[in-house]
Amino acid sequence: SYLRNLEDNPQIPAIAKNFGTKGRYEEVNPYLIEDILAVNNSILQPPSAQCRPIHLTAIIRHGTRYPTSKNVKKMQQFYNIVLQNASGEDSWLREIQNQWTMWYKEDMDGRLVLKGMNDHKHLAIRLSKLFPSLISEEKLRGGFIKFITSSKHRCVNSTLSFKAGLTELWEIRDQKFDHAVNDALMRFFDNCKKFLQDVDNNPSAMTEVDNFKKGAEMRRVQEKIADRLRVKYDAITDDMAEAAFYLCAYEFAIKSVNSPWCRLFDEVDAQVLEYANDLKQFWKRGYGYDINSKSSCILFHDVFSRLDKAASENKSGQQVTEAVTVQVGHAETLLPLLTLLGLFKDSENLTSTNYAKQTQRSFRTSYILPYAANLVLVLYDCGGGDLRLQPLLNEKPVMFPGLTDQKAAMPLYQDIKEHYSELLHGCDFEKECQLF
Ligand SMILES: O=P(O)(O)O[C@H]1[C@H](OP(=O)(O)O)[C@@H](OP(=O)(O)O)[C@H](O)[C@@H](O)[C@H]1OP(=O)(O)O
Repeated sequence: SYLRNLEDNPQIPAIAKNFGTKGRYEEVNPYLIEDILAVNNSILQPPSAQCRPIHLTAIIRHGTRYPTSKNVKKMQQFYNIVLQNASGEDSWLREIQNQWTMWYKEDMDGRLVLKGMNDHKHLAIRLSKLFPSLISEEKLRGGFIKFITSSKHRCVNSTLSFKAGLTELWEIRDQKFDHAVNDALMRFFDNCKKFLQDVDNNPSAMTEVDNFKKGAEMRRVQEKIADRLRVKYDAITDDMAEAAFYLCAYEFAIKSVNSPWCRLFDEVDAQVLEYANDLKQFWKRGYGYDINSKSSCILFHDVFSRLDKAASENKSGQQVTEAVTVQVGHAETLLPLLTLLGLFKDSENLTSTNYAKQTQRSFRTSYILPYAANLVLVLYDCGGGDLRLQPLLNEKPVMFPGLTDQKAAMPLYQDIKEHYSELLHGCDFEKECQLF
């Protein structure tokens, strides 16, 4: 049905699947386009009927947002080039020049949009349908569901929206629910000195990204955009090509429209721009540098300490005091953690020179990190002391790499802890992030 949605639906740009971290959540779960509250219960078959979920942790990126002011400036610059220099009779160009108006403002600066609020409201409802014994009115009212968020408004507003999804679902009006702002956990990268020095504030750390943006593939994209606009080649820099891509992506993500901006790209162009974004995420947040993932040690230990607490309370027959933890952060909160867990690792690094070989790469943020992307870890008690952990990414099972358990979709919690024992006994945030 997604193909019908995609190919027949003129409202969905064909290149919507290439938007990377600027992509809509619906693109990774196309069944949501027809029913935003649909869930796929079949994916959650525990290994036996006696398995019951006892704890759930969800680490969620905020919902759809406005562009950052850095990108609004580039989009405005590109819009001016099209207004002043472009020529031609194409209908899409006339629409840009005569009807479309630049409505993005710098002070929007990455704030959550209405669609982003709904992303989290609907995710909350879908997760309550998938795990009704954990995400329930009783658990919420009883204080067994905790909320933790980054201090950025897009994350706080996403957290409020997630809560509103539940309080509206259960028509709760007589009770308020707190959330804890915790940047040490949700913005750990701001406090990791080694990451700030070696990566974030080190221009040479992005050499592969810069080289690709100055390379042959990107230059061809720039020339094709210039040809479509009938402007000089030197008017369309790599930054301008990216700004055009963002105009198409944001018009779609925020307004769900297939805007005329998308006519500036074909599939090849979109894949090149997608790779440029994936290169940035790989070297700034992913496998590019070890410190990228090690900066998430504080979050890694926080998650496992909560799983251990739930396991021990369950074992001693007590009620699990923290049944559910909902943690809202950024793409750069999730990606380092996924990298630490070894997920989506390719055999070769993404570089400026192996684009052609990486077309089937696992490290593809369009699939991994759309708005409202979420890693959900569910701990099950399957009886007889048999605890199992199921990881879900964007409501689909993922397998921890290297775990050969025949029920790999839901391995024994003990096996997972053995698999990650080096990290569990090490991965000390202070040590990893200290400057020598
Ligand atoms: O290219 P922009 O300025 O949008 O980059 C943003 C990040 O957006 P992303 O690259 O992930 O699409 C933004 O991540 P988000 O998850 O909060 O949207 C990040 O917070 C912001 O600082 C920008 O990242 P950068 O690495 O500082 O460019």
